[in-house]
Amino acid sequence: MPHLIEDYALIGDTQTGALVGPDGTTDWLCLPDFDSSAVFAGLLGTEQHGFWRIGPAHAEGTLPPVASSRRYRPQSLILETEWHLPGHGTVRVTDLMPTGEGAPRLIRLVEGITGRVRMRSELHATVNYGQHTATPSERDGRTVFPVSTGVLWLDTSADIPLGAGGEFTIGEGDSVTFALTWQPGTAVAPQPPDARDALLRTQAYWHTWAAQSTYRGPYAEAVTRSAITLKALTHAPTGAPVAALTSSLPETIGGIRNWDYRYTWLRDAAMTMIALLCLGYLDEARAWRAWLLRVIAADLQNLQIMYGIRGERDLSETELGWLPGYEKSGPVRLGNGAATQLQLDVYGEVIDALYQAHLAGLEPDPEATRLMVGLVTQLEQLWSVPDAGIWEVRGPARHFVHSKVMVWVALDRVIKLIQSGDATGPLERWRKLRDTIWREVCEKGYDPVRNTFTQSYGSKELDASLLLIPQMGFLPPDDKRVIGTIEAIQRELSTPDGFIERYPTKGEDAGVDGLPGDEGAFLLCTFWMADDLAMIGREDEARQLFDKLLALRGDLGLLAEEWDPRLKRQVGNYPQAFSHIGLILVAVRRFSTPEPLSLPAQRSTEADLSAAPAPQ
Ligand SMILES: OC[C@H]1O[C@H](O[C@H]2O[C@H](CO)[C@@H](O)[C@H](O)[C@H]2O)[C@H](O)[C@@H](O)[C@@H]1O
Repeated sequence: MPHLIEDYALIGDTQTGALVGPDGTTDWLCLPDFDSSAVFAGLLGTEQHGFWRIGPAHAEGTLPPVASSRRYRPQSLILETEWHLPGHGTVRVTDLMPTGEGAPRLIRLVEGITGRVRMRSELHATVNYGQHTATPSERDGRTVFPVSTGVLWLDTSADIPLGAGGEFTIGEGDSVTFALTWQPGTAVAPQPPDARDALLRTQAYWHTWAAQSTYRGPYAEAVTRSAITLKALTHAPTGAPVAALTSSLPETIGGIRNWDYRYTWLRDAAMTMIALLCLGYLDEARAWRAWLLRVIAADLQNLQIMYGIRGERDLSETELGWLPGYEKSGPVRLGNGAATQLQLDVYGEVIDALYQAHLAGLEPDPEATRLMVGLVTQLEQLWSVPDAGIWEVRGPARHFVHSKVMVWVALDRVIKLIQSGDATGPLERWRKLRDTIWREVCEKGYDPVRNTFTQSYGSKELDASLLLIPQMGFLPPDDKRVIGTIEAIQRELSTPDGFIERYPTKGEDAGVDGLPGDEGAFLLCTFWMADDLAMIGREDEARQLFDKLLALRGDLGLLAEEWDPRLKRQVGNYPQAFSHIGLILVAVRRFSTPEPLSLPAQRSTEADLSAAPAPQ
């Protein structure tokens, strides 16, 4: 039976990842890549849809025992789950996925710490996200499961029969290993792994990676966990980050807001890179830039807002009717209909991330500069068109204020590059356009009566994306309109427990997003609020809010997309890059010692600001 979302641990190899529950059950694993079919899809249904449990044996009809303690080995993605069983003993299961081995592999190492404990391994692999059971068979003395996208090879040193599972006893000082390896077929049998060696290599990999972080400050442990999570969600073979590990974890339990996040949004990827750059990571930004140049530069006229990790363009949405959904929250969706939307903000996000990479010292690439100039050239025609906005609304297109602000960002960063001699382009024309957009936003996107920017031109609604106005340097934090907007959002979009919703939803009537039902507080938006509060001098409140956000994390420090203030639990896809990006950026910008290496670019000169209409 699936657990609370925040109770799942992530393990991964930067190609795919698994979710492991506190009873030692792996309920989610797509192989060989993040976006491949799930061989364990119990997360979105029941045991019949696939799982692999290793834990203390339990009587038929009872629930498997939940661990007494869990932790990641420090600075790693290696999970240790321990059960202390009075009268029997203590046993530990260490879970990991070695990186860079080509064939994805899940290794589970069982060790007796004290006493003698009866253990059980039970593996139910499935074909096509739990649609059919994969029947095990024997090959060269090993167990294989054909799962249509490939073959799983199960190796173990435990004294159990070949097949899907069995029981064994583990005494103090004993250890047995299990390894599940994916291969494209049975033609070449994988080498049975040396689990101890894999453990040491995997630990060295994560230690070396985590040690490169430049963050110094009071939140080092949380920042490291978030950074490792972002790295784990970045597909090493292609350089493409996915938005989250899962598909269809619901934004409301029982609701229909269930989406597939195993793709590369230009927006989420760009923000991931900015967060990693702030911690000093350049290699990931370089690989992402290469992905971007392969995937979007070749066909700029037909830019999509998201792609598959290998640059796939067709992400048509379908529903998996045989999966009931997490806690019966259907439908379970594959693909994502948002792929064909116009979302103007992605231009700003991509250009800003490339610009931040440039400031952080990533070696110049003339193709990347051409890409930025090409994107801005497109915006000259597109910027005044209504769009679907950052939240990918499925209702009518609008002139979203955040979208226009991000168009301004796109122009602003390229103008700065031209000014510094790092790019060439029609400087005066683009300066004029940047100022035109700036004035239009301040006139049409601002409500002088309420002293707040609004969700879209002429609308009375608010939107948490407006919190980015000072962060992007569109207006300074001490501007009266900025302070008014932050206060209005805090007043009108806060949940009773003080977290921030992204915009008002309308219950069973479709609101701006065109969808029925409500959703939880959006964690990224709440991090933005903490950032803004600090920017306007309310540092104590900012820290309190940041601490409250950290307290929402499960015992392993991971965050989903949203928080349900009524049920007091995390909801939405998990772990979600957005939320971990928010955590890192606030920690680096507001709570790091000494000064962070790179902050978002502010407006270039006082002269720029003097062009702004005076606040009302
Ligand atoms: O809730 C509506 C939309 O939700 C998804 O979009 C959200 O996730 C994206 C990936 O993290 C993010 O870029 C976007 O800003 C979020 O609103 C979903 O993919 C959409 O199809 C859906 O309309």
